[in-house]
Amino acid sequence: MSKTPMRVAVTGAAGQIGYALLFRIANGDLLGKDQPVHLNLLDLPQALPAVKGVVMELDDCAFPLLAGVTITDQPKEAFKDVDIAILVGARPRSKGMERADLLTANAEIFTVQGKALNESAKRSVKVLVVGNPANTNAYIAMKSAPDLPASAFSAMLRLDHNRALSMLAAKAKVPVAEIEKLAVWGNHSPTMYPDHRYATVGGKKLSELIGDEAWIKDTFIPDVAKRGAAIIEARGQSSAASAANAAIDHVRDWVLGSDGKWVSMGIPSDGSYGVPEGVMFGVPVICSGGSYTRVEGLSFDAFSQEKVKVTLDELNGEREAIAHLLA
Ligand SMILES: NC(=O)c1ccc[n+]([C@@H]2O[C@H](COP(=O)([O-])OP(=O)(O)OC[C@H]3O[C@@H](n4cnc5c(N)ncnc54)[C@H](O)[C@@H]3O)[C@@H](O)[C@H]2O)c1
Ligand SMILES: O=C(O)C[C@H](O)C(=O)O
Repeated sequence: MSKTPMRVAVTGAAGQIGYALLFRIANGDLLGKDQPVHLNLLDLPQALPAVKGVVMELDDCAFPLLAGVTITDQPKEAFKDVDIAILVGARPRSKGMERADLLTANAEIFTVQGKALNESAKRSVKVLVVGNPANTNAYIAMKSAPDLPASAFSAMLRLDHNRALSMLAAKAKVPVAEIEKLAVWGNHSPTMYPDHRYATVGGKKLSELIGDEAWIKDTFIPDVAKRGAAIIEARGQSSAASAANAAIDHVRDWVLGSDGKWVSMGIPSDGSYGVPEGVMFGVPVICSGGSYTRVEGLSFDAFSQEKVKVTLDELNGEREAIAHLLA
């Protein structure tokens, strides 16, 4: 007998990440090849004709796992009884736009959506915020949903994690899949800290395989940090297929487990690593049985301590900038 469909809400369904994401969810990449899904698609009223066009294409794929689709411009309807909510819809950064402008433009969206999740989502919902500034948007949604557990809310650092994996694998000339114990700390922004210090390949230290600490500091860390901007510069639009792929990786591992591997998620801090409780901070986690466990007990040298401080300072600044909106 086939399983009961799980409900997955995707906001910003008419956008470019939505277009790269929905077909993969309907194909079973998110929740498994035996798990039917019902998609709840939210976008702004003016974008609903485009969402309908995307749904025509979903229909034309005849996905066996796609049990149904709901299209709406009402957050409460979009989040009704959902198991998963992937919050993509936001104003994307265009060439030259500052993150501070993004903060204000997006804060209101995530207050409304947090409240709607609080009212209508399943109590076991898992929420991933992709729309930028992702960490602070996730923080706002979490604070706007007091009846849901804080651990239901997360922000996407997985694209940074995947970018870092790919660059390290190329440098060390090893397959991506063989790298373990990579961490990305902090904010999904150029201040994030991709941390290779604990990474291993087949039990050997990756830093010894690479043997080039100057490359790590002068090339790897800045290149991961600036990758989003480099893609905007090259494409004239922010990353879409790789962002959708990272969203799939994040939620799939959260629901189905990461197989003992470290993955990076933005999650509300429990106060460890000197990050104040509640701050939505990228940390390494291991996922199993439908929940995540923070990797604990890692130590920091002076360089890595400073990197974590810079990204935390930025997040604290973002929190202060939107504090009045949560009052
Ligand atoms: N966290 C990450 O790693 C990461 C990576 C890439 C992009 N992003 C961010 O993802 C977001 C979406 O990017 P995109 O390229 O798909 O943008 P896009 O402009 O192509 O699509 C955004 C969609 O969201 C919709 N939207 C806007 N406000 C909405 C609201 N209040 N409710 C529902 N829908 C709404 C728009 O109508 C549009 O259809 C941007 O904020 C972008 O910066 C994050
Ligand atoms: O949309 C952006 O600002 C860039 C995006 O977050 C990315 O990392 O590709």
